Amino acid sequence: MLEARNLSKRYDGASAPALDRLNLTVEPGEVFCLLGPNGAGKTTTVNLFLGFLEPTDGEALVCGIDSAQDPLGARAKLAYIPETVTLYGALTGLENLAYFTEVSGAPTPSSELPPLLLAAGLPEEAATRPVRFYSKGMRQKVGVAIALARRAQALVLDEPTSGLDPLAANEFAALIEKLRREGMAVLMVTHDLFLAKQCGARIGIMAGGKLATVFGADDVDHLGLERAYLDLFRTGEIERRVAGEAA
Ligand SMILES: Nc1ncnc2c1ncn2[C@@H]1O[C@H](COP(=O)(O)OP(=O)(O)OP(=O)(O)O)[C@@H](O)[C@H]1O
Repeated sequence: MLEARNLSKRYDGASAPALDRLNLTVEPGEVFCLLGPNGAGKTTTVNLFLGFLEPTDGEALVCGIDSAQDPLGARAKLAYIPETVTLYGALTGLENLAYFTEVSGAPTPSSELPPLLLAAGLPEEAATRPVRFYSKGMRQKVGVAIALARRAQALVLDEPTSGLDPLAANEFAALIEKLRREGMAVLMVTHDLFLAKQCGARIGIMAGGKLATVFGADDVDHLGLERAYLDLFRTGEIERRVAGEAA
């Protein structure tokens, strides 16, 4: 489970907080998508969960562990997939998976690793090819396989499908849905409304460091979500929500 409690961050010298009293819970088996314009505070939120930043106030909890107090403990429960998964180009997919699993300290035996690459949607022959020959979508799938091998209970993603073609993005969304069904708590930052709708059980829109509103994915269709998002900003409703009590 991922939980933000009054989570706040003001960078040194900044006139306003980048994140202002965020309250958010992502339950096991739930996907929460965070949307919002550039500078809304999404990546700050991710970095606070990862323990890369210290909050000015409040807490970021991963399975009950405070990321600021015990970043290693929190990260042991948490997998992270950034916009581009960093892998060793000279190593094969399987070797990368084995390496990152070992350094994470996860007890997954090496015999269990090849099926995880398949479960992440990589073709069998890819496992033994150096990843410098992989497409971006294939690299992101290795990231998913690493999350599976680490037996992470929560997953944080920051723009994971940026630069993927629609087919690859669609496959990635299906993978996230699979992880959700297996009980993972997933927090995904994205600018892709279509992806958010596709995998988001709940969709939150941030602005000015606050969670301005939350939609249930079932409450809006794809076009409805785009319209609702644009209307929030075009009508000034977002400022009213941010100025008042946010969602
Ligand atoms: N290291 C930093 N030092 C100072 N200010 C920062 C730092 N990182 C981010 N900020 C500021 O904090 C605010 C929130 O930034 P953040 O990167 O969290 O936004 P974001 O929603 O992820 O944006 P994007 O969609 O562009 O990635 C912005 O005003 C940004 O300029």
